[in-house]
Amino acid sequence: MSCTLKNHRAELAELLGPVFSNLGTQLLAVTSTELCDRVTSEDLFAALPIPAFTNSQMDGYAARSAELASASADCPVILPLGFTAAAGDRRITLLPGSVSPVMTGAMIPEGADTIIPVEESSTGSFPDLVRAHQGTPSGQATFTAPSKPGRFIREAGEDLGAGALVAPAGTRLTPTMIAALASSGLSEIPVRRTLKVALCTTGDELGGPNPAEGQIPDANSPMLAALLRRYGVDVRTLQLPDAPDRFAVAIDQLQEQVDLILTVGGISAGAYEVVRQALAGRGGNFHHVAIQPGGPQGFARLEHSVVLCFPGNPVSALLSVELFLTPLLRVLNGLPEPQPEHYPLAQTVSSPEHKHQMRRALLREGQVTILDPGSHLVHDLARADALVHIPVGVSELTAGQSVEIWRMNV
Ligand SMILES: Nc1nc2c(c(=O)[nH]1)N[C@H]1C(S)=C(S)[C@@H](COP(=O)(O)OP(=O)(O)OC[C@H]3O[C@@H](n4cnc5c(N)ncnc54)[C@H](O)[C@@H]3O)O[C@H]1N2
Ligand code: MOO
Repeated sequence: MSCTLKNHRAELAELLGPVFSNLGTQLLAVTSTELCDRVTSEDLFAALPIPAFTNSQMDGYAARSAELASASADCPVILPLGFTAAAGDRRITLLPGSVSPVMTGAMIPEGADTIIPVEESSTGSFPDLVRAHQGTPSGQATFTAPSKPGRFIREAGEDLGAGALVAPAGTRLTPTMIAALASSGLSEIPVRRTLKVALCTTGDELGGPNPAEGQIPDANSPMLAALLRRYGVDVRTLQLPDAPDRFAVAIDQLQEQVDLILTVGGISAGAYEVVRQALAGRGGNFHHVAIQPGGPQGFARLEHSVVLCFPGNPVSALLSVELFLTPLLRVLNGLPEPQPEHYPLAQTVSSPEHKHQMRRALLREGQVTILDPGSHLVHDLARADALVHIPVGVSELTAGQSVEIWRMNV
């Protein structure tokens, strides 16, 4: 049975919808290094305002602006020093007719309404200072200009008020959003649980890095595991036996352990298509999608999990994951869809009219050069800059014609 790209996409989206929506949540400490790129599962409201209290933006002197209103170079205002407030100190009181040295981040003393940076005082630096409970303050400071009310004062809650929404449910946590959550007094953050995936390769031809005759290194496991990690997937790679009955036992065990099983290879027209054979009695649904590469596709809905079956050629496997799975993972992770760009073709290319083709390409000096279509060319895949989609119904694109490209390998 043949199927359109659109229909197969819709089918997989429907299959994965419940898997993603039933993931559940977990709590992570706001200090956890696991938090970045996770997605919030609830609306999060500020326990504290940001800033948490009204504080000084400068190292300087806290004063009453009215007491400096007449200050000038010719007629300086000289005021005695009160206690000093450092960042982290409790709030002190500014006695009338005095100034209090304050450091950046310190609470604004009760009664003060302006900050004069220390370099604006006539000496330009602080004299010996005394903090509360350290003795009796002495010394004085001289000012030669007024300072407006509110100057260099950071108001409590001017960034975000207590009780305000910090991040709605579904927010992907960036380093800066983590700072906002921490600053708003939240210590435990509810996030969606990570998607657990078993990535299963198949084929007796898969050997290690020094393969025996007839064998090749496994390219799909490390490639797809790396890609899925980029989407925050908790991925486990396995090479399943190339025998349908043992493969089926392994799948039955895996479905209890993960949310989603991906298989790669073993689904086309050969005599030894282990995935197709093993899933035949388990609701396996295999068909040809009108795309190239990536034509052979399949899936199965098991009792406890879902299996997506991708073709084994590395280019086909990668593009299948990019077409059918990563768009859904982007939605799950609150990531934007990549946007296409437009560039002229360097050469004329033909395409099978009844298939949606995805061609790898180089983007050089503002032109797109289409690469060989072979779905086994792993190194060509690695050097490609872009993917050009040639839709069904188009049999030729001519040199100079503008095409839509999606960046790849970024
Ligand atoms: N008679 C037909 N033959 C094939 C058809 C077809 O329609 N009729 N489709 C071709 C297309 S298109 C593709 S794509 C492949 C898909 O085959 P399978 O999904 O069954 O995959 P395998 O046969 O297992 O492997 C295909 C190819 O990829 C290599 N491979 C597999 N796994 C890995 C891996 N982990 N790392 C690196 N390379 C891997 C494998 O050795 C094969 O060369 O079928 C075509 N045939
Ligand atoms: O469609 Mo296969 O996926 O070309 O190599």
